[in-house]
Amino acid sequence: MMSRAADRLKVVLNHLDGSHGNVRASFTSAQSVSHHHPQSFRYTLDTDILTPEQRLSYEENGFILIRNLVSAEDIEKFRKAFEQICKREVKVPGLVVMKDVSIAKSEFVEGEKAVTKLQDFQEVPGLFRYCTLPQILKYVECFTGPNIMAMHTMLINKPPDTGKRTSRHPMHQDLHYFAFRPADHIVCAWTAMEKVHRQNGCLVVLPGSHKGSLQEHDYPEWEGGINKMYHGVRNYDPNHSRVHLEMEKGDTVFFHPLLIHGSGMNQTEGFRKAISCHYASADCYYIDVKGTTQENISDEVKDLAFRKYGVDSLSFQDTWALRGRLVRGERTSL
Ligand SMILES: CCCCCCCCCCCCCCCCC(=O)SCCNC(=O)CCNC(=O)[C@H](O)C(C)(C)COP(=O)(O)OP(=O)(O)OC[C@H]1O[C@@H](n2cnc3c(N)ncnc32)[C@H](O)[C@@H]1OP(=O)(O)O
Ligand SMILES: Nc1ncnc2c1ncn2[C@@H]1O[C@H](COP(=O)(O)OP(=O)(O)OP(=O)(O)O)[C@@H](O)[C@H]1O
Ligand SMILES: O=C(O)CCC(=O)C(=O)O
Ligand SMILES: [Fe+2]
Ligand SMILES: [Mg+2]
Repeated sequence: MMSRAADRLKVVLNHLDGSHGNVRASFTSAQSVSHHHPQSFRYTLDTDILTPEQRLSYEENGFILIRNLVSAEDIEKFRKAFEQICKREVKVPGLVVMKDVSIAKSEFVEGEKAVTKLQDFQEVPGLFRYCTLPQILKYVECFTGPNIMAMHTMLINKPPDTGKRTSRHPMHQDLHYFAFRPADHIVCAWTAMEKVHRQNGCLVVLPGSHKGSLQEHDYPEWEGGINKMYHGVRNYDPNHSRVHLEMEKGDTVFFHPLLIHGSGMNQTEGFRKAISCHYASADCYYIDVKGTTQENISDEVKDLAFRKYGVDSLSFQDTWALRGRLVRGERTSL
């Protein structure tokens, strides 16, 4: 059952914008998730969308890159919506606005240059439209099946590094942040909003790492500081072979939540932008992370929810159930 605190938060959110009617808790068991894909493929479903090569590539590497999937016109609209939010022309319930730690701690910067990341833009129509684009969902369905929830949304505006190297994102597995399973029915779509390359801090991935298990994550011991909640895999070996995903505007990478990835520092003068959404099958189920390696992030998220909404004892699962939005099919479980 969802806690009373969560019910209170639901009331608060309803009051704020009147659109949070379909929050529900569900803790269904693993059996409710169907596994009707052929035995030989573990990570992809049998659809006519992926070519056999793409399918094998995702199975082997844990990601596929689709070129030119989102139009320049759409990206321009997302950019405008982002600017409006940074200028505070619109107030958004639930939105998390993050600044780079070394920028927040030094100069007084305003507007777009102060914002490193927006999270939870599910109530911003001009941004959330990204998560509903049919050409994105077409691919997402190959991993999640027909009932699709948008669980986590981000617009990343990686700032020029201040010299403290805090613009880096440590190597991590996104599953560390998630209170739902199974992992194989979760996928991230990440779209470059401009050319991204090694110089401005493109994504860096460890191909095949999605075949491993969820690792222990913690703050890396970086001299110049580390952003709040930027946990990295513990004992990361910086000599491990990696792939830099250089992408053009509109190119989109779909990747598994166990794929180890991060991004390097931005050594240019520009703010490197990308927009992303984590999707899960609505048939997934919530898990209790107590006593697991995820307890550290769970505590941080609950603490943030408390400071943001003043609601105590909201569970980690509740924070996900409240933010998730159905984008296709039926909201069966999550
Ligand atoms: C319904 C529930 C909602 C819950 C929301 C949950 C959000 C995210 C979780 C899930 C992520 C899943 C997906 C995987 C993706 C991987 C990630 O990206 S992890 C997430 C990245 N991190 C965050 O988004 C952190 C969330 N942001 C914050 O908590 C706040 O922005 C803040 C860091 C607390 C700062 O906010 P605010 O208090 O408004 O800022 P200031 O007033 O400017 O500064 C106050 C204080 O905090 C220091 N500070 C500012 N920015 C940072 C920073 N980036 N890192 C560390 N510290 C920071 C600042 O210097 C001030 O400190 P001082 O000592 O008081 O001077
Ligand atoms: N100790 C560490 N723990 C976790 N992740 C790390 C660690 N050191 C580096 N990384 C991550 O590894 C990835 C690559 O880092 P790096 O800063 O070297 O960027 P790069 O793209 O390789 O740039 P360069 O061209 O300078 O080598 C980034 O995601 C970075 O945050
Ligand atoms: O640097 C980026 O754009 C992506 C960072 C990332 O992997 C994340 O936020 O989970
Ligand atoms: Fe990530
Ligand atoms: Mg390097």
